[in-house]
Amino acid sequence: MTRIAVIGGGRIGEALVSGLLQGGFATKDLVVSEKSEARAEALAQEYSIRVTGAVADAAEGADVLVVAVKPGDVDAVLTDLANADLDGDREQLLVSLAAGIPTTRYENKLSAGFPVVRVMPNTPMLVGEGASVIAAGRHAKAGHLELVREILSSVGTVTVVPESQIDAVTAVSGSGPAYFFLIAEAMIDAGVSLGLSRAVATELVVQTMTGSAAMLDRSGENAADLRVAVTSPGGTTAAAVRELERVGIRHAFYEALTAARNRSAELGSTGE
Ligand SMILES: NC(=O)C1=CN([C@@H]2O[C@H](COP(=O)(O)OP(=O)(O)OC[C@H]3O[C@@H](n4cnc5c(N)ncnc54)[C@H](OP(=O)(O)O)[C@@H]3O)[C@@H](O)[C@H]2O)C=CC1
Ligand SMILES: O=C(O)[C@@H]1CCC=N1
Repeated sequence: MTRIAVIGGGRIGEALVSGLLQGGFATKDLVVSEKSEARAEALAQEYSIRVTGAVADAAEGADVLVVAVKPGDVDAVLTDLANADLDGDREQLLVSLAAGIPTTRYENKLSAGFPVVRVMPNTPMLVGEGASVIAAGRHAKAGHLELVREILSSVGTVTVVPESQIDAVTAVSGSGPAYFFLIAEAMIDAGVSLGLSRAVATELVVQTMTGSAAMLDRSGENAADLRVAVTSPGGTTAAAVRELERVGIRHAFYEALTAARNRSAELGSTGE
């Protein structure tokens, strides 16, 4: 069985751990390295896995090292890994979840030829509905990509792209859940302002989002056609869409995703 060390047990590290365990991954094959003591204790208790404060301790004996710390903390993790007395006979693979950080940053610090795969996950993997996108670094072979695909497919879909597209992917699916949560929040508040209870507004918004996503996924129709089918001539939807277009909803998304893509590229060059 593949042994995985997750370095950084924050929001995305925990989402991965939780998703993997729900997908049938064995607790004995997972170890987390987490800096914050309180967080480490909480993770160990919640998931019955080994959690250590030391990166080298987690990395020892692992087949896959998953880096799930903030971009600004990646260099410190790399220094710990480079100084660790890792088992040279065992081939290890580094998988980076950090936004913006290119595979070359890792390759330049690790031993020659160390395979690196860059991943942009998203938090719905917590419930097995993640969208993970993977890109191979210079030394990652087809078998390495396949291993990462196999691991991540237990927590959602997996798509392979060239690394040059990962910043754009980050803007779409990495940050994407936040856009949907923001829309949900706004719709719930609007429903409440129209007199619905918060409980009813929430239930309706959640089911409307779930149902719409299922239709988009399964109906074979594109988003524009599905929207047109809801929009009766002179009706309620047309009145609402006119308002959304008036305030520039499409433009807002173009600008928002461009800002996210640019920020990802910036994180890659400055780390902060
Ligand atoms: N959240 C998301 O939706 C997504 C995040 N990502 C990427 O995942 C990475 C993590 O993000 P997120 O989970 O949100 O961040 P968090 O801050 O929630 O988690 C990072 C965790 O790593 C810990 N940490 C920092 N340095 C070390 C170290 N040297 N050894 C062990 N643990 C360490 C932090 O502790 P402390 O707080 O004490 O520093 C923190 O608990 C980022 O690079 C981000 O770009 C990618 C896709 C989606
Ligand atoms: O906001 C961020 O920087 C991270 C990367 C994608 C989602 N969260």
